[in-house]
Amino acid sequence: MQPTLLVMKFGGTNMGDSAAIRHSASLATRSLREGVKVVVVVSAMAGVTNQLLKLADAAQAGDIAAANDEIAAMRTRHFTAAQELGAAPDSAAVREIREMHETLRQAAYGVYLLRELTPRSRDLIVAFGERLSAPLMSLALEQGGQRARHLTGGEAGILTDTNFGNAKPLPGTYARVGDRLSGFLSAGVTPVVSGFMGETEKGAITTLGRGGTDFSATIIGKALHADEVWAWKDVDGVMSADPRVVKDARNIEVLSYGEVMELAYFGAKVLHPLAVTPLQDSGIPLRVKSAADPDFPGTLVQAAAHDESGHPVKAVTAIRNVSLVTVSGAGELGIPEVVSGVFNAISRENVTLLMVSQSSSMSNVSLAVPSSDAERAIRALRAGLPQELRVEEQSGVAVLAIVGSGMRGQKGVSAKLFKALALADVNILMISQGSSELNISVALDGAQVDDATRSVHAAFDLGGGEAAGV
Ligand SMILES: Nc1ncnc2c1ncn2[C@@H]1O[C@H](COP(=O)(O)OP(=O)(O)O)[C@@H](O)[C@H]1O
Ligand SMILES: N[C@@H](CC(=O)OP(=O)(O)O)C(=O)O
Repeated sequence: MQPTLLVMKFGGTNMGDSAAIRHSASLATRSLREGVKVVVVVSAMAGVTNQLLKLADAAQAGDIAAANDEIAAMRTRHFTAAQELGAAPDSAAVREIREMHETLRQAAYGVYLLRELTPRSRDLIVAFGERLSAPLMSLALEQGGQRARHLTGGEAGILTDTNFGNAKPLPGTYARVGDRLSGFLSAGVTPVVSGFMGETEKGAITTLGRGGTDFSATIIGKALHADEVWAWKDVDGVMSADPRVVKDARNIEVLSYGEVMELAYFGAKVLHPLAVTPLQDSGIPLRVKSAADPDFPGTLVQAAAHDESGHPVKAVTAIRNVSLVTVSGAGELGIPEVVSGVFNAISRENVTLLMVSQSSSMSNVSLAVPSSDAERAIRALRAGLPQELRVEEQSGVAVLAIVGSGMRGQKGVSAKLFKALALADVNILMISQGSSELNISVALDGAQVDDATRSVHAAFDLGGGEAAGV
């Protein structure tokens, strides 16, 4: 059945330069020409988010020259793209891009003067990537004969909490986005929304976490009761492993919302971990599609885990740069008290907890956390737990996970995983399986993670061909 309304998200690679933007606009235009209404959601040009984070750090460290160099390089890129997309030097689009760069320069200068970079000011700076790419997409759509209007996430109605850097939409968002965007759609104007961001009730810009443009698109999809949300990518779809690591990784045709969340949580960079959450109650499907091969069906993410693949395990993923933080000596104090102290400390600090395990002798509790969170976690644990407990870190760890709803109730899956890891000469540091049986995760030496991924991928026959069964 022909859809009537689609939300289309274009990531950094698909916004990388004028040619990529023009191609992305043509993908939206294809549907518009068929009479489908489209809301376009864009990421920053590839690499720009990292540049913005870098320049914010440089300004805080007192190196304003380095920050300004970074801004100058970005400015050239945005102006070149605008010009190549047909914008005259005195056009409104070029003026707007110039003004945004000026505001960015002032924001960086403020950070430099204060030598202070708060999560709030970091969000203001980092959101310029998406704000600057939206006018470029509008230009490309207009060049293709469409009417378009670009908006920031806040202007589009995305209202969030004040958790800068990792903000979540407030319940009022959905009605607000509906109100703000439906007028454009009924007037035949395609809204182009800057992804990755929202704003607080007071109007301060927030960001939704790395990769958050996927999340923006699904928030908008839910708000407008879209038929589907399409996330255009530089890969065929969600694959059985990161194709950069496993050469014969293959596209997965159908995944449930739950499976995709596990995959994203355990490191598959292809989607934001919360991206499907707005779609879950409405049942709106998400399609991950290849911009290079638009007729390829890609991956359909939907409610029912209708699965004819015969693969109990659908994918293997990995998170790098993990630390194991171990609290020992718990046996003498009683494990429930220690565990509650550990969780309280961790939750106060908003640390991402990847795995938890408790030794059977009850003498220690181990946590796997991103290494970037480890120092904060350790500080909070030392402050919040009795002094006789030891808190130690082991860095350079990775977490590998296998994911698939078909492993529920299946015997032999973990045996096969452990055999594959042994074949790759991997020593397992920690093991966990949730009761939902959607995944099994193991912590291992980070240096071995690529070999381990390839070995596990081969053992479960994920690279095409028939399922081996377990
Ligand atoms: N299981 C996976 N399936 C597909 N891509 C994956 C997977 N794991 C990691 N990736 C990586 O994610 C990248 C796509 O995500 P990303 O670059 O964030 O998309 P975009 O910016 O286009 O939205 C791919 O280039 C791929 O290397
Ligand atoms: N630009 C942001 C948000 C985003 O979603 O990007 P991408 O779609 O390129 O993953 C980031 O790099 O995190």
